[in-house]
Amino acid sequence: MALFHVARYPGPEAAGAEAGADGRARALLERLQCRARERQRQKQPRQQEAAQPAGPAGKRRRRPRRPRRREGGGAPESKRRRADGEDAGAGSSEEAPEESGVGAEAAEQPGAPDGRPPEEASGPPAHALLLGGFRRSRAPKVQPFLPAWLAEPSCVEKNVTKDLVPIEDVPEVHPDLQKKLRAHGISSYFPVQAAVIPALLESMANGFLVGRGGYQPSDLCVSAPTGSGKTLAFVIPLVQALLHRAVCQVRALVVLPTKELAQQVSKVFNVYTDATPLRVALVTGQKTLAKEQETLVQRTVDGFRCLADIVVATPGRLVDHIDQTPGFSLQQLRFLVIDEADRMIDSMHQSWLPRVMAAAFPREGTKSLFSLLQRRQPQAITAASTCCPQMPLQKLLFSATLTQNPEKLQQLGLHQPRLFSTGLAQRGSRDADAEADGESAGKYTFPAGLTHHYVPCSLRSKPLVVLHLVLEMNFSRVLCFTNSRENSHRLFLLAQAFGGVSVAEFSSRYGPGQRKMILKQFEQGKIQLVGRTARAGKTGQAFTLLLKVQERRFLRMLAEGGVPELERHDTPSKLLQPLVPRYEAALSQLERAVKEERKQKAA
Ligand SMILES: Nc1ncnc2c1ncn2[C@@H]1O[C@H](COP(=O)(O)OP(=O)(O)OP(=O)(O)O)[C@@H](O)[C@H]1O
Repeated sequence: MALFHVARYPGPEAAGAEAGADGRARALLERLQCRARERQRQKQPRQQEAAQPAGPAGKRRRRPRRPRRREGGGAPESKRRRADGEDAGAGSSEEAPEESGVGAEAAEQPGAPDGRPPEEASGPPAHALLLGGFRRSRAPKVQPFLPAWLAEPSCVEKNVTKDLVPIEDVPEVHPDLQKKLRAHGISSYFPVQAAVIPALLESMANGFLVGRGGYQPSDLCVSAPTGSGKTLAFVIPLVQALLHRAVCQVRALVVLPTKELAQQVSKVFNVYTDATPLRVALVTGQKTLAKEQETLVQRTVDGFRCLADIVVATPGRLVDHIDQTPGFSLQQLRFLVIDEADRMIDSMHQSWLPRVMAAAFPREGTKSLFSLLQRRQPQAITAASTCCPQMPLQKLLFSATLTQNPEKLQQLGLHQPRLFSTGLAQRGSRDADAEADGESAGKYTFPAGLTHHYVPCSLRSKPLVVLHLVLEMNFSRVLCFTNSRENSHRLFLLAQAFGGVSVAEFSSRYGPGQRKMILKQFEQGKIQLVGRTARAGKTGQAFTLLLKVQERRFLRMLAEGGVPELERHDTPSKLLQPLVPRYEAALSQLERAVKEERKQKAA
């Protein structure tokens, strides 16, 4: 009894009828011609080749044959036929689809590609689906398309010593604030301030409650190097916008990734809100939640009273207050500043932004005291929607390395954003192609006063090179970044054991109070090895220590980021040699210190 019925391609010899073979050959030819025409249409560059008369079949067969996988009966059948000692026709039939793939040659040659009539060129039957005959071709590269606001930013001079604008040349700034700026030694605006402050003030021209012309103002993004004065670029207009507010409500929220940065920004706000009714609260977790709550809200007989106009926060603690501080409301929020925006975008998984946005917009159906200006969820602009003005929520992004990745930026839900950038001007979508993953290629800019070198070294000699740079090059203030808390601790112990350099450790091993003190001592010059360099037009040097295996990748990364070539700084062994005995002794001391610490931890 037959268990299986195998449907096998019988081959031309088994087809029996001559007429059948004829029909199949014609159908095959038609299909070949059709495919050739299609390819000719699709591949423009190959048209020329296709237009040339087909060369002698022998010549074409000299082309190296690529192994080809076929499905269905094609390849296995032809192989089997060859094994059966069938004539050369079998071989040519195998080639037929491949040749047809070349283009119009096959179409022009009314027979098999080797010159024989089609009926001799045995191939799969007409009803068989022909697969293969494809040429491997490079898929055209997808050109990312940058939205116009990203591709064509308002360009700002990155060198803070150039294009300074005297304070009196920006008359929009309130005279009291101008006075305060002068009192703090600021006589001119840095370029980023001269561009951003008037733009922001313009967006509040009708008072801060309503956008210009009743419309929601554009969100603003600023990409400028570290130390270029971005903080004052938002502090001045925000303080000015809130100067004449009647009721204390949280109207400005500044979110930063670390406690130290938040503290620095709140200090600047304190300077410019001094002698005004405005209050600034810092919520970063440096104090207990209860202590922070006391700076945000006060319980009254009929509810809560807001105590802060401006809140400077780290995202985690901010969400804690949204969840746990009764009476803490963001429903009158007018400005949301996202400083160090790139780092903040990277922390988006913490969902702090959706929480802020949810807190800023009242839930459907709720009426507040300020229902006249109650904000509604953004919707399509219609004549009716513009009739009753509502308080806009404007997002302001500041970063030294603003991402160019539209997907990342999309998470921020920006409204008709406008970009101010010190990066390359007028980048088109082509430039974006150079970006490995759509990041900030060509946009990252170092401060003009910064000289950046790279120092090739081995893993073992790395700490020695650091010490050599500090000691031999007479650097008075050095900040050394390591990749972990543990490494910074060991480098600290090693430098201490080595001697000759006043060193401090600055990491999360220490509490906020201790870190503040370390920074103060560093500012005062009491600590040599811990600040950011080349800020506010000052000069500075940066050294990146690279292992051999990191060198190529690092340099390529910089090139992709549009950073000009770095200078290589070699440390010849004859310079390091005299330090080696001291270094070996310090290493032994480090080993002992680490063992001792481990023992203490285990006890
Ligand atoms: N117009 C100005 N004239 C003189 N000094 C200024 C001016 N604007 C800012 N500064 C000073 O420049 C320094 C750097 O400014 P700021 O901290 O605002 O830079 P930044 O761009 O925010 O840097 P980062 O991205 O590192 O936070 C500060 O010490 C600040 O006081």
